[in-house]
Amino acid sequence: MSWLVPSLPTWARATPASSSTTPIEEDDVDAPPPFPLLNSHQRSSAPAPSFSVAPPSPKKSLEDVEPPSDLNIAISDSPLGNMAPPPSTVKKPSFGIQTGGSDPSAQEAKGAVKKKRAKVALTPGHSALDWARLTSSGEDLRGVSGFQRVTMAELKEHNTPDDAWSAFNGMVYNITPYLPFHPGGEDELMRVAGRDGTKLFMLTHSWVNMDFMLKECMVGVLVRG
Ligand code: HEM
Repeated sequence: MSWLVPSLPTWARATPASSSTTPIEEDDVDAPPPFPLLNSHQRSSAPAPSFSVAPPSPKKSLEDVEPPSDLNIAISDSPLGNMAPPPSTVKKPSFGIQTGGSDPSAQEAKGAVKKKRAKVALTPGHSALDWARLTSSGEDLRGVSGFQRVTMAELKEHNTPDDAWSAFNGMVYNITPYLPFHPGGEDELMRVAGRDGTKLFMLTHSWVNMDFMLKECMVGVLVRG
């Protein structure tokens, strides 16, 4: 069969053994990615491939780069290689060395930077689930006989906890029944009593589905006047 070889183009003349070990040229845009990837877990646990040119040792390159001291990276020599279980998340004693990683004082400092949560402890029977139950109970939470056209002047009169209305997105709601259920507290919610609360609501928690939560408290529509 050797008579075939000279008629083949030069790229086809390589023997199968040499073609399987020839590294893929980087400028070959159609070259498929090596699979498994040279640095994959699969490869590291499989028998070492027979490269004519030894591939770069991942361990050596890791040694070249000094890992940050607080990353808790374990470079293992175990036969499992990279398949070894991840390092334990149990806190190590800090021995007074402040790394900024798992150190509790550093965590506290981070917490101080984060925006403080302003949720309040709700009294028993005033959870979100309790509110859902109340709104689906059929109890009147509007306090009005029918759908109202509410002027700004009228809205302003409803500004006490026992009789609090607020406008959101052009609709007026009786917020009195919701006051003890509000996770942000009654005082926060009372800030919008007797006025348009859309802006403050959106600034505080635009993700809250207020229309749905207060649909049984709807009094009417806000009109000019
Ligand atoms: C009537 C309309 C409102 C409804 C239905 C409502 C509902 C809620 C809900 C469901 C939460 C819990 C949010 C969460 O866990 O992510 C919450 C939290 C809160 N709400 Fe409201 N809210 C209303 C109006 C307001 C207004 C006008 C204020 C004014 C400042 C306010 C201030 C807060 C605050 C400070 C929190 C705690 C935020 C946090 O978890 O950090 N809410 N509200």
